Amino acid sequence: MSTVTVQDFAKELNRPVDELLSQFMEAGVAVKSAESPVSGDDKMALLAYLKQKTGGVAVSEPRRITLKRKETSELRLGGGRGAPTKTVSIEVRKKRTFVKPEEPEAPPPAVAAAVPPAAPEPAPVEAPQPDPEALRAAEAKAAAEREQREAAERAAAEAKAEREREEAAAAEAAAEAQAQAQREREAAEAKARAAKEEHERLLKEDPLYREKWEREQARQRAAENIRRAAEAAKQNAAQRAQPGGGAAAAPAGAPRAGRDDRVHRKELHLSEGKGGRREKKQRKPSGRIKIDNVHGFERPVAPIVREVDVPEAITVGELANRMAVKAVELIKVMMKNGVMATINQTLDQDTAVLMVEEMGHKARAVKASDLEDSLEQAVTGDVQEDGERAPRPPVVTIMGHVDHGKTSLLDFIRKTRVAAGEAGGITQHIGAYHVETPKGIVTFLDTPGHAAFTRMRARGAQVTDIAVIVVAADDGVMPQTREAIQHSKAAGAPMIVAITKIDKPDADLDRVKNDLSKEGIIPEDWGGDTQVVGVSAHTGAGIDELLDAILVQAEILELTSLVDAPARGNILEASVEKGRGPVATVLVREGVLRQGDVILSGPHFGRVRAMFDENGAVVKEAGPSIPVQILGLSGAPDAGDDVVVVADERKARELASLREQKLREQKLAQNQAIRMEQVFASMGQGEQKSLNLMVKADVQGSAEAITEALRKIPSEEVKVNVLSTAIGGINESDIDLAMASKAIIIGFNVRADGAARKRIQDTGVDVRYYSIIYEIIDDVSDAVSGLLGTETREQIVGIAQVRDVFRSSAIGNIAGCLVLEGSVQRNLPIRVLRNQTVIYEGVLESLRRFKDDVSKVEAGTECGIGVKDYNDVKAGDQIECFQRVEVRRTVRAAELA
Ligand SMILES: Nc1nc2c(ncn2[C@@H]2O[C@H](COP(=O)(O)OP(=O)(O)OP(=O)(O)O)[C@@H](O)[C@H]2O)c(=O)[nH]1
Repeated sequence: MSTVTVQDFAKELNRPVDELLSQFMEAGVAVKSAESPVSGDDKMALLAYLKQKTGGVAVSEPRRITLKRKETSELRLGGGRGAPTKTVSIEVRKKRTFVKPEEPEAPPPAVAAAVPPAAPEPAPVEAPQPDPEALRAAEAKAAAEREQREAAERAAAEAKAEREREEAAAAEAAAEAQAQAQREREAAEAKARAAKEEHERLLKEDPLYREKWEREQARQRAAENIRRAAEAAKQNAAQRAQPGGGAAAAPAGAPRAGRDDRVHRKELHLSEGKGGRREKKQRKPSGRIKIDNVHGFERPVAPIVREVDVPEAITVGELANRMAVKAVELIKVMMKNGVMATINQTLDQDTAVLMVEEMGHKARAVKASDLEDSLEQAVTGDVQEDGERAPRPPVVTIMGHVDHGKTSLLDFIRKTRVAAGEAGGITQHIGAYHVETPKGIVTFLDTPGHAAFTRMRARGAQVTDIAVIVVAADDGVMPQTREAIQHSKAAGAPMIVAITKIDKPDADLDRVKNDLSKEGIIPEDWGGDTQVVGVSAHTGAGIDELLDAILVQAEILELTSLVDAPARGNILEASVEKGRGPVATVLVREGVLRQGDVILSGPHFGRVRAMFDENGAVVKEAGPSIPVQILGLSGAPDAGDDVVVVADERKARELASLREQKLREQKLAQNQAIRMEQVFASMGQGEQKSLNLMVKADVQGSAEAITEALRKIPSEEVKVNVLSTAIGGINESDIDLAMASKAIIIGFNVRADGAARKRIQDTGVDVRYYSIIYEIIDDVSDAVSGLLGTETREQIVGIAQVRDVFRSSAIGNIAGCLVLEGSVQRNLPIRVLRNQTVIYEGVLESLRRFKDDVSKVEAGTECGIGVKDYNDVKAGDQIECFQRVEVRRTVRAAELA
């Protein structure tokens, strides 16, 4: 602290030094000269003296310091349970006044100024008199200061009051907001409570809701498990990625190489550095689900005994699967028991049961039909037998000997030309048509007459109400007429006989009637109970009488069906078409089949996506006795299979897969049997040779008919094995299979695709194409009986691809084609193929290059082709040009394909 002298102090007070010196002296302070130091006590002593002298004038107030501060803050209210968040801004103004305490040692200049100036130094002995003028000035000054102070105090008080008001208002707003948030929270809680109660009620009362909820829970659990597993896997992978095998191996404090790697590497599913962030996150305790890296599996303490369902045939792999053991374990146990088998080998039920028991589980021998029956009961069990019934049209099957005029008869009735479109003029598979005659609706099943179709005909008879047996007036009762009679008798279907071709000069009705009576069919006019009508498809004679006879018979039968019941019916035929998928022809028996119905047929099920009538027109529903083509099944069922509309899609799917499994097992057992037979054949009866065949056909019905006929071929020297029967074009894997099993492929109305054709060339597999079934049977019969000589065979000369079709009203449609292979020749017959399937056979009407008629077009060249009497060629079709050649007969026929 610097020393204050008298001189300094006088300067400060703006007083003469001498005067101040004398006043000090009067006050009893010992100061000698102007340079003498003045302490705080000295100053106080002087002040006290002066006060005393002037009658006590107040010293000035201590100094005040007022600090003002304004703070703005935000208060968030509400939120939670869906309530909106509110933000209230709060401004707090603070004002503080500091009062400086009296400072004894250094009175401020104001104080000094307030001190009345000392009188001019009097005589040293006399006490100095205060200066009245200075006193007045000091008083005035003091008064002014008082006023000023009071004004400041008032202002401060007002500011304080204002601040308090503001604070009160803010507090009020905050309280209101809080109350509002509380109200909203309560409302949300009440709502949540109500929802919870409703949920619990539904869980108890509504099984559907419960099932859905449980499914959702299970789904969430599964998703969570997957997420955890993925997380754990990622962590493990990250740990493995570190050199030294894991985090523990890294030196403490050193940067971890693995982690660095993870940060810098480019991963598809993690952005750079994300791994680092994730680590941090995991270290931070959070309210989220914690992932403890410990799996919940507990080692079983006792062996688990399972109940294993053992079907009639089961593969080793499947059996192991059902016992939840590895196949090798089962194979080991089997070897110990002296059974040698591979994983794909089929075990019979007894062996399988033994093995299950050997492995400590319980075996339950089940017939596949048991489970199927119970499911079937659940899916289709509630078949209504009683309910409102309404009359339905009769389903009529026309049967008879080949070429006795079945198709021509139907043709006449339908007034269309079906026979003209058929290869070889023979009906190839069940066609179904409903015909609206003036006398009522009749549904005809046009079954083929050839013996090879016996099985299909039998199926036709099963769904048939009335059988019309066709006998040609000029030919009489023939072998297949007798078969037809037997089938309709077996099916219990009443018969009507139509004697066709009565317009022919050599027609002899009496001879036919005589033949019929020998078969136990006595015509009405001969005193029997069978209606016999003479008809001509050429003149139309007797057709009306035939329809009358059918409708009279239908009336007698009182054919009815349930009106309001889930639809049921039968598959008439089914195939898989490119672009359309499985296509099935269904004859509805009961109820109404509608688009969108879920149906089950054999091992297939699905929703009816689209329905078409026999003319290809879209229909939305089909009633009893009406045939329709449907799309939407999961596969092509077998002809004759039941079709039912089901309500429970899940159970239907289950039943379908069960049936499929059963079929697979049957096939498995069958394949093994064939192989076994072959082994026996080659070992035991060294002399017997076998002819292996694979059949591929356009529709299921034909495929089955061919197989059936082939299996019946009698032979002493060579055994005919049909290794497989399938529908659809011939593909590469068919060729491979034929190659492996040394088989000949029979293609009926189907062709090999491009890749398969190349494979045929490479392997030399014998592929034979047919479009008439009896030719197959004749060929194979001749081959197995070792008949040599020559035979007429077809040879494909060229294939052209249709690129575009040009419509012309004058000359019909012209197909713009590119010749792909060989050549197309004007004078040779052709076939039109769609999706490797023959859709038309005929001859060329025209063959042109630009505007010129040509006789031959070679591969790689474009041409215009007009097909005679056929206008339905489409872009993408193939036109196959072929010729018939005489070849020498051999067991393995010459390569022609
Ligand atoms: N004159 C005469 N010929 C007939 C009559 N009905 C059929 N035909 C002829 O008999 C032949 C065979 O007729 P289809 O109708 O194809 O015989 P289908 O019984 O259907 O023959 P598949 O389909 O092979 O079983 C054809 O040439 C017909 O023109 C008829 O009433 N009168």
